[in-house]
Amino acid sequence: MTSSIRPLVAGNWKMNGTNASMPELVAIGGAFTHGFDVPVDALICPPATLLARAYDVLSSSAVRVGGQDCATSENGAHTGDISAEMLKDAGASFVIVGHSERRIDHGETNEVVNEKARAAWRAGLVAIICIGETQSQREKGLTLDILTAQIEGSVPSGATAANTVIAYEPVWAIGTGLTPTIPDVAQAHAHIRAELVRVLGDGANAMRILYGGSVKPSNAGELLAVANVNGALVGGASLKASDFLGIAEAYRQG
Ligand SMILES: O=C(CO)COP(=O)(O)O
Repeated sequence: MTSSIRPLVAGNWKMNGTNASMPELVAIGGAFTHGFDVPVDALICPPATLLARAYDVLSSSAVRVGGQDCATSENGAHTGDISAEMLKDAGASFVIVGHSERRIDHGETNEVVNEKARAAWRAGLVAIICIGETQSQREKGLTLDILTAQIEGSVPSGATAANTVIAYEPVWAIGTGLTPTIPDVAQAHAHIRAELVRVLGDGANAMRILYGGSVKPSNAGELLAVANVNGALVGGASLKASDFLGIAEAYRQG
C-alpha cells in the first residue's frame, strides 16, 4: 500500500438499519475519535431515514456520512425522491450513484448515472460512481469493455479526484461471498485507471478507485493491497462496527 492516494473505506448500508443500529455508528465514530490511528478516510452511507441521526452521531468524529442515491433535480414534484441538496442539508458529504442495485432495480442507465453525478456536484457532494460487470458479461469476456462503456457513459467530464470516487463492484461479487482473483482485481483496476486518465486526463491518476463486493476483515488485507485499489465500498460487513473497523485495519502501518 505505497500509493500516495489516501484510502477511503466506505460502508453502504443499503436498505438496512433502524434506530436500533445507532450503537454501531457510535462505536465506529468512537473508534475514530479515540485512538484508531489508521491513515484512512471513513464514510458510512446509511438509509436516508437515518442520515441526519448518523450525522449527529458522527459529525464530531472523522467519519463522514453519505447518501446511497440522489435525484437529478434539486426539488419539486417527484414523490419519494431525495435530492442531492437534501442529502447535503442532512449532513452528507458524499453520495453513491449508479450502484448496480439501482441500475438493475430502477433501470438506471449510464446517462441517468451521469446526470446524478452532476447533481451531486451541484450540491457540493462527492459522487461515488459505481461500475462493474455482471456474471454473464464476465463469462463472455466482456468485463473490460463494459468498464470502458460505463466510464465513458457514467463519468461526466469535469470529474476530478476531489469531486469523484469510482467504485468497481463486480455485480456477481456483491453479497455472494465471491470475489475476483487478485490478478483479476489488479487487471480491472489498472484498466479503470487507464481509461479514467484517457477520458479525463492526468488528474485522474489521483482519483480514488474503490473495490466493492464481499469485502470482509479476512480478505481486506489482500484485496486492498492491490495496485490501484484505493479503498473499499463495503455492504454487509459495514453493518457491524467490528467488521467495518476490521476492514479499515488493513491500512494500519508498521
Ligand atoms: O454492493 C456493495 C457495496 O456497495 C457490496 O456489498 P457486499 O459487501 O455485501 O458484497
